Amino acid sequence: MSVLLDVRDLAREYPVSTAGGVRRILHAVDGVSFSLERGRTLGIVGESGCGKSTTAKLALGLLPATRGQIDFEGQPVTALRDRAWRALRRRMQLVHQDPLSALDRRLPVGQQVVEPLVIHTLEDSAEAQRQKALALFDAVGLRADLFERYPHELSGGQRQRVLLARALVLEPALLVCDEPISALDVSVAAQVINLMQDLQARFGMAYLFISHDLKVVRQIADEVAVMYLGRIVEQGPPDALFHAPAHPYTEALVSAVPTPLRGTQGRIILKGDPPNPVDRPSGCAFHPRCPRAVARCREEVPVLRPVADGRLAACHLAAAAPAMAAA
Ligand SMILES: Nc1ncnc2c1ncn2[C@@H]1O[C@H](COP(=O)(O)OP(=O)(O)OP(=O)(O)O)[C@@H](O)[C@H]1O
Repeated sequence: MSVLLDVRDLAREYPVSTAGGVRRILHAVDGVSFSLERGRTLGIVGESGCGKSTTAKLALGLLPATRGQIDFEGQPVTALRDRAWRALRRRMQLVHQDPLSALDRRLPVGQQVVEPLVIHTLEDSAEAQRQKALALFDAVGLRADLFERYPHELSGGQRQRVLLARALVLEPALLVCDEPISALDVSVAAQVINLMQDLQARFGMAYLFISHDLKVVRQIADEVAVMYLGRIVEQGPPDALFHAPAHPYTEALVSAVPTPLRGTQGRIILKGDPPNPVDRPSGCAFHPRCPRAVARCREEVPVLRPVADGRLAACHLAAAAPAMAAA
């Protein structure tokens, strides 16, 4: 397996003014590292505001980073709009959460799938471009007669399929999917997830799949990163993370997913809302809401380190991986 996307110590800050007019720094993303192999899926989960979308935009070079390094197919990703960036961007595509706003209301949807081929001057003739777009329509399960329709004439699920076709027409190696099903109702969302899994098996692209829904991420991801206040607090295979969360924040997220056996019982209700990233709590940023916090958690920032079952966790209380414990 080769690494497709390699992200090291990524950070994005925003200068903000507080109510009193004081200039402060908001750490939207603060030291995030991960790598994604070809054809695999990394899920990023966490509450609203934890930095998921910012991470996605940084990874695509849509936003300049304050710090850190991103390599895609061995090339550094920068936010410079130069020729190299355009070539890279062809291979990494974004799928939006809101298909209606991502699509142009005045253009037939088929034309919008052809458009990237025109922009990137791919395929020789207009007919070849049209045939390629039609083939993608078929691949995402859209009837050819929808090609000439306008976005508002399609259902939400069909529009999301159009977005997938538009992203795939350029044969990307990576699809960054930012809450791709959050605007869909449950049964349509399940169909889109199944479709995404089929498309990955067929075309072999990797997914960076961003969602606040741990259940969906568990279904689609090979690896899950849990973010809290701009940092990854736990990362590992979804089953291990679900069955024995190493970080109390992951434990709370997992407990909120209803299961057939216990329904919604046993849910851990966290105290308060996530803190403001302008006022990051001392030590472990999760400590004010953590049911297990001890004095050390208020003072010392926990580093992301190996724990059991091939996972990484940033918690002082998580037991070290056996090999580490023996060392
Ligand atoms: N342009 C900006 N200026 C100032 N702060 C910003 C800006 N963009 C994002 N932020 C802040 O950065 C933090 C991370 O935002 P981000 O959108 O990445 O989170 P998220 O996890 O994707 O949330 P959501 O699920 O609600 O989209 C938030 O506190 C947000 O308010």
